[in-house]
Amino acid sequence: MPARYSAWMRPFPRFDPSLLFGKHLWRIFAFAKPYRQRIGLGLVLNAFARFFDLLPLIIVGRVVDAINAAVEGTRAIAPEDFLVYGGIVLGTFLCLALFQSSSDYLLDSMAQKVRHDLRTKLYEHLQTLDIAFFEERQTGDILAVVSNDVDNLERFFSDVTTSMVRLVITFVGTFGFLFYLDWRLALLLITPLPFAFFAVRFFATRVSPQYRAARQAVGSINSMLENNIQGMGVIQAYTAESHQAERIRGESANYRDATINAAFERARFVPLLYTIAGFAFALLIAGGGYLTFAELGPSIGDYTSFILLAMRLILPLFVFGMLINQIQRSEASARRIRELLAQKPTRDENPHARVLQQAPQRIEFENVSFAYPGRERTITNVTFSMEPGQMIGVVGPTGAGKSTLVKLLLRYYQPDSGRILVDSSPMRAIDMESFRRQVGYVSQDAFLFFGSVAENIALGAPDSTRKAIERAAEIAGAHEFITALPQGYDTPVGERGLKLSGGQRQRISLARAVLRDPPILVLDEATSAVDTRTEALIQENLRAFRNRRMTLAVAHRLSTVRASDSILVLVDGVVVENGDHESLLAQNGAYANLWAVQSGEAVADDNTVS
Ligand SMILES: Nc1ncnc2c1ncn2[C@@H]1O[C@H](COP(=O)(O)OP(=O)(O)OP(=O)(O)O)[C@@H](O)[C@H]1O
Repeated sequence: MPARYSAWMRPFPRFDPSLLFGKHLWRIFAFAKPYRQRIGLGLVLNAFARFFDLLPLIIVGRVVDAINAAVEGTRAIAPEDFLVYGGIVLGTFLCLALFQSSSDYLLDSMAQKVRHDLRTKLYEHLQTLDIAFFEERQTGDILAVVSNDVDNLERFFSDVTTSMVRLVITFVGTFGFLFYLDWRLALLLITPLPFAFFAVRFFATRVSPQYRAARQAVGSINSMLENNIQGMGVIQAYTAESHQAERIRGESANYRDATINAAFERARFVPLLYTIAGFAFALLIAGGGYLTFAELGPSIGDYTSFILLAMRLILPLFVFGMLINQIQRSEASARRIRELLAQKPTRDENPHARVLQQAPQRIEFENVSFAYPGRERTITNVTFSMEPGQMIGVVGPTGAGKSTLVKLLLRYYQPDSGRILVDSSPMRAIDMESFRRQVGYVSQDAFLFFGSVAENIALGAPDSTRKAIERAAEIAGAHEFITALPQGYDTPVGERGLKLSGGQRQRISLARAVLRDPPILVLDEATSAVDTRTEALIQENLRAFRNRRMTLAVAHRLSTVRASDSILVLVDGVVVENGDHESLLAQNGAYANLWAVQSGEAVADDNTVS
């Protein structure tokens, strides 16, 4: 096709709603799609409400004309007529109340539903992300998106959309009627309005970066507050209050400044709108007054209705200003929500991954090396294997890479080179969830969730009977202290519940892993916070439990892993020694040295305990 025709053939450019709402906000509308019918009905009812909202203003004009006619003697008016007018106005108000409240309810409930969907979708999405994402991002920042930004959008859907609809209907309805009453007056009123649109556009481009900055500042201040509140004990112990207050002040000031900048833009915008509205009104009063007086146009009643309706138009103009403001704010929130939703797990999911149907019989680390993104190598050429009934201990100085080894096994991260094999298949060829279902993991921080002790133990096996939960707690050496708690297994724990000691929390975590009855047990400093005697008891209980399982146990305390079939001594990510306790002692190397030091400590420890 010749080039000069192709321009004609191009489809007419479609209206792009993202110009009005912003790219991100417009995409978020997808979340409202399931509630199309509710929205449609809400809009129709709103249109009815607007009709009954404006009707009394027109009736006022009729009354004025009727009185005027009676005064001039051109038409008689009976006293009952006023009752009729009053009755009609009352009727319109009742209709307005009915339509408005039903419309508000429909659109409000839609906004609540969208908020619920958005929040749960975000949370579920968060659960799919790599641990690396949570290790790199501030919790408070993520929280600000899932909480504040989602709330912002709820306000957008409930307030902004309803106000927008109200505004458009009032605007179109009123102008339509004004044109019908007297097109010249309507034209007078409409002339200055294009200026208002330019003002709004100018404002929108100026204020949106300010809101974006404000949303970011909310995330930072939330992160810092959360962090400091959690560490309040440390702050007070180090009398760091004034320094920390200064940091909070600085972060809060960033937020304050961003919002003040936005307020400044708003403050420049509102007088502009007032001026434009003033011109419109002045033209109407002067022009309309003259036309009515000179009997060149509307009746006095129509002129009255005209002014009342025009006043109704001025208000939406300001509402529009406010709406643009809120839309910009919501756009910043929508952007952050979409950025979070756009985060994809970095682990490469294999669509042909094999689902593990039964307990693995062998796990091998084959020359595994790994570095955290942007960091130096943490693990270098680590090789070992585990089979059911075997326990592999991992010891080494702090920062040697012991927990990293666990993270690689749990597939939080992928090795950079080398392979992890499960029953001779590369880990990547195995469905991740099915692999994790085989694992009972006790992490270093022994995390407890909101809920009872029993619920915490049953995290990985929620359908367990109370008996099974108690049995697991017994193996983990936790039953005794749990029964001594105020409500036993039903005692609430977690952040808002009862405070437990580090050792107690560890034992609950261990019970959680035991209850899962996992073929693979991964213990990362699982008993580091309990005293050596209690630990010995737990080890004794675990011995039978470990029988048919493979266990990977990380510990600083060598007595914890003494019974291992093989102990890896990790130094700077390299396995420097490998063997069982006796053979490592015989080697007289790093392990033997550590043992000499720690067994001396253990004797001293025992003496103080007894
Ligand atoms: N998420 C991470 N991102 C970047 N570097 C990390 C991350 N986690 C750990 N590291 C670094 O990797 C190294 C090994 O850490 P790792 O937690 O595996 O050591 P560890 O032997 O378990 O130490 P500890 O005995 O103190 O628990 C450390 O230098 C640590 O700073």
